[in-house]
Amino acid sequence: MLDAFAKAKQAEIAALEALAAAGDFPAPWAGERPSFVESLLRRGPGAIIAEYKRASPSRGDIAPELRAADVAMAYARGGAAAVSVLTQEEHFRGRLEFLDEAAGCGLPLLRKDFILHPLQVRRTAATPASAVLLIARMVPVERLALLVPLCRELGLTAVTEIFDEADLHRARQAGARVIQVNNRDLDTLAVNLDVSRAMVARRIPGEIWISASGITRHAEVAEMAAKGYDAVLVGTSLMEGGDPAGALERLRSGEGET
Ligand SMILES: O=P(O)(O)OC[C@@H](O)[C@@H](O)c1c[nH]c2ccccc12
Repeated sequence: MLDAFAKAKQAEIAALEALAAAGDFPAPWAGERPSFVESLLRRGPGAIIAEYKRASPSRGDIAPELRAADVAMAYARGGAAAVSVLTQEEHFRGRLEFLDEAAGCGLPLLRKDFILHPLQVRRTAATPASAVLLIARMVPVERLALLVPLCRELGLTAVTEIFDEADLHRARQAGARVIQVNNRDLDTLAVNLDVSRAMVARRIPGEIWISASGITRHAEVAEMAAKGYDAVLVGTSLMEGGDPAGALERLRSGEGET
């Protein structure tokens, strides 16, 4: 799967290179970016990063008809700490423009895509996103060590995704401070919350830790908070019923869960 994701990015990177060569690269976004980390910390453990995800490789269509602006507003009203926006087109039916559409909600936005090249980080800086996902196992550590500081330089929070100890080691070598543990193995797409349960023992002070994928119930949010995660990231279970506001409320309170 990871190879397929990386391949799907080659045309995009080539197009960004052409823009840069022609001097037509989009300028950095001039508006204010709300702080991603501060927003998580303000909500305390149990903070929820709610994801706008219309489709996925493991599920196919989830909610292709829901609009980014509406969902982001529903998440903001429902008490999310931040909104994650899938921008990858081929496998997730995402679009970069969804970041612009979601920005009106006022929460910090996380761009979820497969970032391999510095120009993709620069392109992200031309959107209202506050943070951008980097996946430790998708890029060589030397490249990761270039992307993490570049994010910082451009005013973006790098959220570095790991799956195991080796990924964590590489993330730290690259200077990552915000660590997202993915419960879904991106090669097999299998989900297991034990990944988060085991990895959090490796957390060190000063880092921000997020548990992502496969979270569907209030008890799981509470468990991850108690185990030491600053936030959880939830997509499918908020989107799939077509009522993201109600789903977020149930996830936060536990009331009405079946
Ligand atoms: O829909 P879920 O199971 O709640 O998972 C959300 C999120 O963790 C997932 O979308 C994700 C985590 N890391 C990624 C990397 C790329 C694309 C997607 C992801």
